[in-house]
Amino acid sequence: MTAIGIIGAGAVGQGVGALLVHTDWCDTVMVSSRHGRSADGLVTDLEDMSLVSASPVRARRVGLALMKSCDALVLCPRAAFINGHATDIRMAGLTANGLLIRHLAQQLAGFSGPVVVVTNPVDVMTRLYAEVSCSTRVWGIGSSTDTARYRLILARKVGVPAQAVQGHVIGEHGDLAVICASSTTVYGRAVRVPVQAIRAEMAARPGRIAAGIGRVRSGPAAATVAALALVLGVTDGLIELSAPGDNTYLGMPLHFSSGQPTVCLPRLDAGENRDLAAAEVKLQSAYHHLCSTLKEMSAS
Ligand SMILES: NC(=O)c1ccc[n+]([C@@H]2O[C@H](COP(=O)([O-])OP(=O)(O)OC[C@H]3O[C@@H](n4cnc5c(N)ncnc54)[C@H](O)[C@@H]3O)[C@@H](O)[C@H]2O)c1
Repeated sequence: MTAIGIIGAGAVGQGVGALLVHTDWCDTVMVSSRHGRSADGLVTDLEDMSLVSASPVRARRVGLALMKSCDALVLCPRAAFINGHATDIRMAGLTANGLLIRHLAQQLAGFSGPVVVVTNPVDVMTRLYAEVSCSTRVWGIGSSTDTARYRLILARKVGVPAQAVQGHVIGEHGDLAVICASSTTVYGRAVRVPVQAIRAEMAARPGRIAAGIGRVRSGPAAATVAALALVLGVTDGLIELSAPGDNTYLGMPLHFSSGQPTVCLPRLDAGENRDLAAAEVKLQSAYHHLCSTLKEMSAS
């Protein structure tokens, strides 16, 4: 059986914990947070859930050192900062979350199991964690939720179930997400995709969730648990995750078989190729900017 470590007991960590209690492949959820109080709260809540639902999954609060005994880790902490961005909202946490993720990567270096990063800006944080910890099994959550939103919005526009839509959103989990419209199909047939209208609706959804219930939680939590099952080899299948590309980490479809990923980039038209290249340049530049900021902060 399998122990999963959750670092960060906020909205996403709570959602991941609740879903793990209902899996048939996880037996222990270990929780650590900045304040022991929130980790204690989540563990107590998960204990109640396990008992009520007759789940054998046990929850424990642990320190960072014990996290290394887990089979896989989920990183979903968020540093305290005020997000003043009207656009590129996820990039607002670059430095504050960068400091936090670098610290975790230093503390957890040597952990050889898979790590799923959720903290935003997720493509940059995934790369930072991988490079500082020297771990090669690090993936970021973002593009799979974007893809689910894309399929849902397009399905509603065309009047079909979301399962009839096949298509991907790749690149940045952010303003430069690439909608792979040219390879999208509905019931196996090419379809005209109103890209701008869909992009606007995709961008509006997180704000609507936050305005209604405070924080975005269930979608990314489900994507995280689906990713854990794939990276641990519990199931085989396809998922869009942030992973190393030629120059930086960015979202792409990966097919996992026995825990081993293969990149399955869809056919892109010229415009989509340009958009993907732009996302890559942006993420690379954000990463370099973050590294020099962190270096300056360490020197002063
Ligand atoms: N990639 C995605 O698709 C996606 C989706 C939703 C949220 N997010 C991101 O995930 C992160 C978490 O979101 P949330 O809504 O759960 O935040 P939240 O504010 O609800 O919770 C954050 C938690 O992190 C904890 N924390 C802070 N510093 C820590 C540390 N050093 N070690 C351990 N825990 C620490 C806090 O105590 C808190 O419990 C954010 O960066 C958010 O932007 C990403």
